[in-house]
Amino acid sequence: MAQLLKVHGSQNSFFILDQTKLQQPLSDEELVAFTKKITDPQNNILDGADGVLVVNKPVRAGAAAQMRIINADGSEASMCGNGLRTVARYVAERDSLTDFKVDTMNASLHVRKHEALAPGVPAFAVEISPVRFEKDALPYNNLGHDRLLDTPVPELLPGLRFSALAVPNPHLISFVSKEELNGPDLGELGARLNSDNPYFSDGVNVNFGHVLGHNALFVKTFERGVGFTNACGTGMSATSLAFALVKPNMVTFNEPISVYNPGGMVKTILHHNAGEYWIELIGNATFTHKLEISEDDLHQANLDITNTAETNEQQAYNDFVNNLPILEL
Ligand SMILES: N[C@@H](CCC[C@H](N)C(=O)O)C(=O)O
Repeated sequence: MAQLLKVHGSQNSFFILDQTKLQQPLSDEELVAFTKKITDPQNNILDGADGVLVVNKPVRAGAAAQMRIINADGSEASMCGNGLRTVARYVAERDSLTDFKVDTMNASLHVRKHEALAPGVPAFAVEISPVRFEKDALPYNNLGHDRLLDTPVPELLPGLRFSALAVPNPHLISFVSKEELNGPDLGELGARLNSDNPYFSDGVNVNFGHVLGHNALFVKTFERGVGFTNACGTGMSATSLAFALVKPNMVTFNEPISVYNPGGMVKTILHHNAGEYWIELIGNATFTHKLEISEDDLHQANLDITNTAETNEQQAYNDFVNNLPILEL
């Protein structure tokens, strides 16, 4: 029997599949078919998920594991911040580690166990890097600028200003009013830029940030390959850095920024060393269920789950969220 874990970071939810425990790892085609099926809420496996996090043996010297992230639509992303926290916890518990590196598509990233966010809410801190601003790093085209940093881009939406960052998955960011945050534009723009369009050939994660105060933000994200999500870790990290660059008087580097999101709250810390930016993302790594499935069924994307056990961690997470300040949004 193979084991799956249902997990979340700020209620951005995933299934973790540790391929090192399988007799035969899934092929890429099998991973895509399995991901599309298990994440689809219509298939009734714990309301689906935003993606599958695949744990493999490390591919670079010095790392403890490799993480791949397959989005719900079967596309593969180069990074996943909320997912990396949960994979960090999984590998930490599997291998008795507290501070180590995990390989992702473009980089080995430092992860470490962090003090709990609240009683019963385990937390991890993960490195988000490398950060790039050039249009080829996202990529985008036909927008008339080599970089977007608080730039009016009427081709995208008249009246808003945009920043674009790859961390290294691509993010488009706009700082908006409460009305704009709650209006239809985020969904419409996200859907437009993640279907055939002349600007973002690989799609893009779209984030609306709303400034709450000094080192405090609310971020809502329309995710590439997913749609609206409760939270996007790389999105909150990219939006935190854009916040500092666009509104420098509102942000202090090397100090925690509180980033609220529809699924809870994380902290980010911005760093700038030797000309490079990197971001630390700190937040919950919650395991809600353990599931069992046969290896044959995994390979055939047949969702015959033989056992599902709750971990009882979700109540502590709900208590943490219920104790957050009430935001008038
Ligand atoms: N939710 C993730 C990002 C997942 C990948 C994204 N959908 C993409 O395609 O880039 C996070 O927490 O960072």
